[in-house]
Amino acid sequence: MPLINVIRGETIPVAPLNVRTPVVKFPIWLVVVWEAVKALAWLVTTYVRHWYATLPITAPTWLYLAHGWQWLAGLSAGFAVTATGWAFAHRPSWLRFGWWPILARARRLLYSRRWMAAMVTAKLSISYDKRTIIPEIRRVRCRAGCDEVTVRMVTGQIPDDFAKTSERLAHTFGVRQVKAIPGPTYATVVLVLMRGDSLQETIEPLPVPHRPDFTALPVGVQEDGDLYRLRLYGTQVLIVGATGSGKGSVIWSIVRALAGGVGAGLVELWGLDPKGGMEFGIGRPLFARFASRDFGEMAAMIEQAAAVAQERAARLAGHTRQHIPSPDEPLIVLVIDELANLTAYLTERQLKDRIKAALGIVLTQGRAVGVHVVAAIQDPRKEVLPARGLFPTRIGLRLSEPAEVDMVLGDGMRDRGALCDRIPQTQPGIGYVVLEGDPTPMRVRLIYCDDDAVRDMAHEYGRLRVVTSEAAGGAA
Ligand SMILES: Nc1ncnc2c1ncn2[C@@H]1O[C@H](COP(=O)(O)OP(=O)(O)OP(=O)(O)O)[C@@H](O)[C@H]1O
Repeated sequence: MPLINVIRGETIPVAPLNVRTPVVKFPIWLVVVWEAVKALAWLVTTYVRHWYATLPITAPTWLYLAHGWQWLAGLSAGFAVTATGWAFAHRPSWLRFGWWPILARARRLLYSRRWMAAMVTAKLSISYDKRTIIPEIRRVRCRAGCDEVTVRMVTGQIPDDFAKTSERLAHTFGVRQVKAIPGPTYATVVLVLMRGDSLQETIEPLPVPHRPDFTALPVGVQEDGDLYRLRLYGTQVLIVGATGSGKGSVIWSIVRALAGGVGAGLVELWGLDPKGGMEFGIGRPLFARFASRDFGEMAAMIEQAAAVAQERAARLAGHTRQHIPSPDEPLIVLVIDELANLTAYLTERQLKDRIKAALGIVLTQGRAVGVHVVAAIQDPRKEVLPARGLFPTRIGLRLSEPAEVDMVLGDGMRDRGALCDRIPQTQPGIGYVVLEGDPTPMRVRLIYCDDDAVRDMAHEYGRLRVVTSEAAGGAA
């Protein structure tokens, strides 16, 4: 036992004045009246505040008592006809102003019922001064396939505390996934509870934009129902996914979004297919330059891209901060399938060093001058792709291990809901991306172009009409 107890810290000083609440005795009738007034006020407030539940009960009851069942039946029928008519006549406004607000009220009751247990078991309650304080539900909104619950956090909590327990919350509330995003004020967090799965079905190819918008290429669908638009200007794109995860479909969806530009001469696709032309051969006419077997040729192509990037950078310096593509000076996109074959698995040391050096130049200097890289890889580790950090835009498809998610999308992204390692093998083309201005990852599904769609696209937009049989690799 210690001789002296030393407790470090600041002691709250005792106030010089201590007052006690005075005890005043009231007559019993006054207490009864006061309590009755309080109960009445509580009843009225509850009735008004929960009008969506109280009104549908009291109004028909009053109608029935005052006018009989005929009136009640007439009103119910009128209500049903109006609601059905509205739903058929203008579905968006019916959903927005009719159905979803009603559903949100009902769901709020559902969430409130389980809220306390959910917060305590997820360790989101705080014990302070012998009391347990839990976050508070502020608002519930329903949207297609998901509910948004705005929560007032307990002092000291941050949105990441909720993100870390998102899987636990998903199971507690019986939904597919929960995402925690910072709320409209600093003290709030929005929990997005995903109910359905809008990405279950394969996404058909989207129409090819006549003139591509390089800041927003339509390549897939987001789980909130919006189109997923990829920004190419100012960035380099890395697609990471295990075998069969749909890396090919991401590449083809980007190529499809650029195909209009290829046809117009604004875009030049340079294809590097180290797997012998298996992936890109079928769309060969779309590629202005193509290498599939000779690694020396691939190294030379990347070096030429690096030279173009350096020449443009030197020429445009001081004139503009973003190169604008034209038929004279098109946007060059190096499309590389299985980049690891060029950076890690290549046995020829000299060739590997040349590729590494040239790729570094393209990735760092090409972004602003219209020389871009869209590359796919299976293994995101630094040993396999040392230049991983030079790809600002990364798409994470199905990955083998949880640790790979943060390697691809950034620190903490798995905690924030990017469950790439949980994507089933039966759902190729699904992945997670980090959108501009959104700290949480977005689940997306890329469009799927089958062989016929690629062939048609190559036929319509490909500029290379005469193809040698070796280079064509099966092109129509
Ligand atoms: N977006 C998608 N939607 C639906 N199905 C898809 C999609 N993408 C790919 N698939 C299916 O998954 C299969 C594998 O896709 P893909 O070849 O693109 O994967 P990958 O990651 O490139 O594989 P690998 O690493 O072996 O080349 C395809 O044959 C196709 O049937």
